Amino acid sequence: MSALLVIDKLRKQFGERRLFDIERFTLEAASAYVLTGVNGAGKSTLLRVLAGLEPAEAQALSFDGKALALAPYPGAMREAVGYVHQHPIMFSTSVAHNIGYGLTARGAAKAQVDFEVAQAMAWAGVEHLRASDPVSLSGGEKQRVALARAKVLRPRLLLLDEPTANLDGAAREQVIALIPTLIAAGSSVVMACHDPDLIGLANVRRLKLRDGHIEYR
Ligand SMILES: Nc1ncnc2c1ncn2[C@@H]1O[C@H](COP(=O)(O)OP(=O)(O)OP(=O)(O)O)[C@@H](O)[C@H]1O
Repeated sequence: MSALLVIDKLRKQFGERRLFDIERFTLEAASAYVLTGVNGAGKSTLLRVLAGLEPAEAQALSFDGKALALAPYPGAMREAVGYVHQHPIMFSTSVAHNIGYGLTARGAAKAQVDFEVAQAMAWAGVEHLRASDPVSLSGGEKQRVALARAKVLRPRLLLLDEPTANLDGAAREQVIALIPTLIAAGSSVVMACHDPDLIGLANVRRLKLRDGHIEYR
């Protein structure tokens, strides 16, 4: 396995409070991880740092074999890293427009956008919601649309913040069922979660954030 991301001495501080001080953070290519830790351990913050949504200090960073700096957040990572919030924010247009937006912003032709969006909607089981305004969706539908929106951009690394939080029953199971297919598509995936069914998925490695350090299990 080759390393996709290696960060040395990754530190995050809020005011006087040091949230984490990770000697070496490593993710392998095409590998899946769950990130666990007690409430407030810093899981969401770590994902936000990796996604470039939150500043942090790093002594050295390598992504896909290239030495980069964490700040300003590298363009190569902005292209390659996807992040899905537990309460995804969407434009109040249509599901199809939201899923295709990132591809259009990257300059993809309309025919390609339409094709990729149709495939992603089928994958996520949201074809019937194509024209719906995301405002009207349930939490589970929104999460599946958000996963489809991230997937069409073919991220090398996909960061999922509690993808099943606030979901139960069939909605939760539908989201859980999508995760192995994301992993099989070749992205590395990191899921911050407390959900035992996600933690127990096959071929998923465990990272635990405890007292500001990462334990690889
Ligand atoms: N912008 C901020 N300013 C100050 N403190 C913050 C900020 N964001 C997060 N924190 C604090 O950092 C700590 C870690 O928060 P974070 O949300 O990363 O934890 P978590 O492990 O994801 O928790 P949970 O499992 O409850 O979602 C918390 O104590 C939180 O209050």
